[in-house]
Amino acid sequence: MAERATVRVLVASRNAKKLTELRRVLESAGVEGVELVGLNEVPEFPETPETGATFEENALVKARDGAAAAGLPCVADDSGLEVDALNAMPGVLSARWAGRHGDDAANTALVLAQLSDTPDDRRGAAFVSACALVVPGGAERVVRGTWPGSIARSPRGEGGFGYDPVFVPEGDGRSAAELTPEEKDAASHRGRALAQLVPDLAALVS
Ligand SMILES: O=P(O)(O)OP(=O)(O)OP(=O)(O)OC[C@H]1O[C@@H](n2cnc3c(O)ncnc32)[C@H](O)[C@@H]1O
Ligand SMILES: [Mg+2]
Repeated sequence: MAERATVRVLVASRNAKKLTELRRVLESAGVEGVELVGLNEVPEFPETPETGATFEENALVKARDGAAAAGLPCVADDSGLEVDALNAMPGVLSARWAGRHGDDAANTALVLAQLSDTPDDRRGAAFVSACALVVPGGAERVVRGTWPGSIARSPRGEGGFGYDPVFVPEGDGRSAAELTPEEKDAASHRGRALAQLVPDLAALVS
């Protein structure tokens, strides 16, 4: 029997916990013949600063950088938290809201402090993920997933990452950090965005 062709796809993220989610969602979508490759499996390359005005712009830049450097189709996510009472901030600044990139505890504490006077009925928020797929010399696609909810008064739960302990998705009142990984993937902004890319990934194989 002839060997089935395998397409290698780079999943480009420097955030280990986000990368785990990206890989988990793509793997559980079960696209046959796609092998996911991490940034640690390709030579290092210079990365453009994430200074775009939108999640979509940043996701495309990350995926273009990865595709051009590795010569592989590349998936990248740019995501963040939009808080109604903060006029949709931190938004694209979510990773560095308190000043230091990736300091989840400080970022979360700052959002809680900024909302300390905001009553329960005005604590609405949403997570947003833009996921881009770029094929070297070929197609580019960027899709968006959102996850509506509200901001809790204090952190709860140990799962997930980033703002998950203070984000309460619409539903049963648990924080995103209190959901199982499968529950988070099924509802999350990232899960919803990546689901839209599954047909494009499947098309790479045929
Ligand atoms: O750019 P890469 O390398 O992928 O990793 P990053 O951590 O810098 O990621 P972003 O630039 O997309 O910034 C997203 C920030 O938004 C927050 N965030 C995104 N998705 C989240 C999620 O599912 N749960 C909690 N916080 C999330 C988290 O604080 C991230 O640092
Ligand atoms: Mg980033």
